[in-house]
Amino acid sequence: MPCQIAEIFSSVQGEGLLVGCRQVFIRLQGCNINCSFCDTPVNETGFCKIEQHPGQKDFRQLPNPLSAKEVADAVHSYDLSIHHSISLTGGEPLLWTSFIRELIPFIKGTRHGIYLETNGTLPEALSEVIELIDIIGMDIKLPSISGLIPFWEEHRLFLKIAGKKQVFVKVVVGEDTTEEEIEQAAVLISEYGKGITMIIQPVSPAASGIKSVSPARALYLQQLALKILANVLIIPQTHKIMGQL
Ligand SMILES: C[S@@+](CC[C@H](N)C(=O)[O-])C[C@H]1O[C@@H](n2cnc3c(N)ncnc32)[C@H](O)[C@@H]1O
Ligand SMILES: Nc1nc2[nH]cc(C(=O)O)c2c(=O)[nH]1
Ligand code: SF4
Ligand SMILES: [Mg+2]
Repeated sequence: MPCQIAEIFSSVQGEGLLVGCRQVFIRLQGCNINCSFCDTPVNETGFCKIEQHPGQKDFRQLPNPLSAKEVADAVHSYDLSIHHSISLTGGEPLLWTSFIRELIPFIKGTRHGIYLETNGTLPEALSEVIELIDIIGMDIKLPSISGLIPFWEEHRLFLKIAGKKQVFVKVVVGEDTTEEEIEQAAVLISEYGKGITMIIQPVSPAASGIKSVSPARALYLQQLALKILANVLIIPQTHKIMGQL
């Protein structure tokens, strides 16, 4: 099954527990939800952008959709031996489980395998690919900042499956994130293990009307979560500071 791919590039992971690790990013197109803070516009060109030289933004283009073989060839155009892992991101990569099942066996030679970047709302889809994934960074989406309904039950089921692999949880926060929300997220995580790391990710200004979180508020939210979990880190998106993809 071919897949709509927005872009493929080699960069440094700018978020979460793998921050600083070199990765090849495969950005699958489309999402099942619509977070108000989302920084990833849909690629409407009909072409997948593939960066030819890391950091140079010298894209070549391939017409969408791409076959698993075409994506694997693009990924292997980078020296995978220096890459920590392959990041499957989006959009929501779990909308494309048949494609992922086809693609992963083609990809050889990273140090730590396949990293899945996901909104954590599609547990059944996760169960279709879990055996092919090595590390999972899942979001818990908080209504005050996503502008959406909560997904507590979906996140709970998702974490139960994700827990079979290495997993950490990212929670994007803004100035209006409530005490109750951060505590509910921390309790949900603690049900699967007090040692699972929660990353508090301050929202980066993307859409208009998004207020960034003040240092005092971020520290207070971390303090609340640390009463429930052993590992709670505040890590802002670092790739944006460097102007990297
Ligand atoms: C673009 S999403 C793609 C993967 C998946 N759909 C998800 O939401 O996890 C990748 C990560 O970027 C985060 N993100 C998106 N927009 C952001 C913003 N304006 N500030 C901080 N993080 C943001 C998401 O919360 C998610 O952790
Ligand atoms: N450098 C870099 N790090 C990232 N971490 C998560 C990203 C994403 O959009 O999924 C992302 C991204 O787009 N670029
Ligand atoms: S789930 Fe991820 S890709 Fe989808 S809208 Fe939210 S942040 Fe953007
Ligand atoms: Mg991004």
